[in-house]
Amino acid sequence: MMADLHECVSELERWATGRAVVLTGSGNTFCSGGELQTVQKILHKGGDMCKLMQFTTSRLYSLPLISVAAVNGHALGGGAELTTACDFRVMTTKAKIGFVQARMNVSTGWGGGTRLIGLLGRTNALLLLSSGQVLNADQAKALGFVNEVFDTEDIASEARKWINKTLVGDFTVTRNIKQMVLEGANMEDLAYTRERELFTKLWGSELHLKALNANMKHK
Ligand SMILES: CC[C@H](C(=O)O)C(=O)SCCNC(=O)CCNC(=O)[C@H](O)C(C)(C)COP(=O)(O)OP(=O)(O)OC[C@H]1O[C@@H](n2cnc3c(N)ncnc32)[C@H](O)[C@@H]1OP(=O)(O)O
Repeated sequence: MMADLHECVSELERWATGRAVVLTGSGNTFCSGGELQTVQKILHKGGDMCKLMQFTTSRLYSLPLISVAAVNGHALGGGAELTTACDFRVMTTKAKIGFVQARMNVSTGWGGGTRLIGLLGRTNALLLLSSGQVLNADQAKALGFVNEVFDTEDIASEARKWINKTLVGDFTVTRNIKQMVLEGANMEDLAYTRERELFTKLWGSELHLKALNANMKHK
């Protein structure tokens, strides 16, 4: 699966006229995480596995397309991480999503923990990751983790319909917007630096001192 996903992402990167992509699972599972038998065999290679999956999932996350995870069944562990590498998530009423890594006495490694903080904020991310809670559709929707819930056996086609009715404009516009949002999100480091610089300009200035000396009360 890891190698196949890597190949698919490479193909999508070459798709110059694409607008959107839907990621779903086969049968009644979206992705139940690391294959437990394989995990036993690569216990000394956790870092290598993470490197590969972080590389693949961050490329998926950065595609110039709108990506939707159509969660058709369980998305557990690495499977839950995979859903965070998409721009949007939709799920069936019966599907379940759980960052169950802590139950296995590990933490996230495929980049999903970092992306979850961006998606839900620090408090909710910490709660989900440290509790290993498995969310049903209502809970995932209430948290804002999924965008839509559909009562269907064919979530991939619901996802396609949802994309088609949601996205407007030419495909070049969608790709431009995605690029802008990606670059905007990457500006966070720069924003911190600018915030510090701007603060320093005022800190200790005449105006600041005047306010301090006035012994203001903020009632
Ligand atoms: C960074 C990644 C991280 C890590 O690996 O460290 C993780 O991903 S941690 C999370 C690892 N995944 C799990 O712990 C999931 C374990 N599986 C389950 O909880 C259930 O199987 C479930 C909920 C996915 C499906 O339950 P259901 O009752 O519907 O079916 P079965 O349990 O009978 O499962 C069918 C069949 O699939 C096999 N299976 C399911 N998940 C895995 C897996 N992760 N690795 C290997 N095999 C898996 C299960 O053993 C059954 O096989 P069978 O031969 O039919 O008995």
